[in-house]
Amino acid sequence: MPTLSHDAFDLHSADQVPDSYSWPSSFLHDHPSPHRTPSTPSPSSTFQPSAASLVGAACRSFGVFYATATASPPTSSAMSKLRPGASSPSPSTGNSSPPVFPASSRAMAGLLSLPSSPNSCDDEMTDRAGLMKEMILAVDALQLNSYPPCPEPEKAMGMAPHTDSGLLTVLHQNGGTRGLQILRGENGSGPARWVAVPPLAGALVIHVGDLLQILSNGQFRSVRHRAVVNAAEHRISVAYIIGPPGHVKTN
Ligand SMILES: O=C(O)CCC(=O)C(=O)O
Ligand SMILES: [Fe+2]
Repeated sequence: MPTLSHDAFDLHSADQVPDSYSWPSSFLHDHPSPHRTPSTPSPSSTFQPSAASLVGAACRSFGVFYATATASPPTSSAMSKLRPGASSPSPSTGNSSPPVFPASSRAMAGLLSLPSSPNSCDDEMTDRAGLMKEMILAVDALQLNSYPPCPEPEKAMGMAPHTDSGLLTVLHQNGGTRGLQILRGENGSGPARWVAVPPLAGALVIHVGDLLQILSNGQFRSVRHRAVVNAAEHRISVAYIIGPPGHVKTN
């Protein structure tokens, strides 16, 4: 039976980050200070009839959006409390946080039907939507991520920048501690910058994965993201990864 090494680095008692764990400062710009997210999405009285198209637009612009269990998106005043500039659930190209949508079956069905355009080949799109539904029924995995407080967060990285390889990732950020950031502007839409995706009470974060980017002919973005650490709070996130079985080949 394998035994744990007593030489392993003890994250809980360390008072500094060893050089071997340090990241170059160029990776760590824009480091947020930890703070708890005060806002709770409050239901809006107006139903968004075009939730599916808004979700599609969010997947094209951000590659990520919030899904709430409420019947409708939060009001713009709840969004504006999230962070300055995040005043609307509509996708935008600015620095704002990803938009928030109700996780209605209509919105998710819209996402899985893929965006349509006058030039798109209906048969092919229908085939692809069918394939994705098959895949979604096929495989999923749960990944637990634990980020203990770090004595020198400006030197360390919780999870390195990456894109998710599956179709969709559904992320739960435990508690109110920030850490998740997405890279905006990577596709030339502006200067590249890391934008916080803070936990929003009652909402899950949905990421487009590499496979959905491929299956949508690049219309949906598998956005690069990372998790930063902080000195004060232990952060936990749970990623529910939806993807195809190992034998599926994508081309
Ligand atoms: O902890 C986070 O917020 C990010 C987790 C993540 O990106 C992942 O599990 O793929
Ligand atoms: Fe990820």
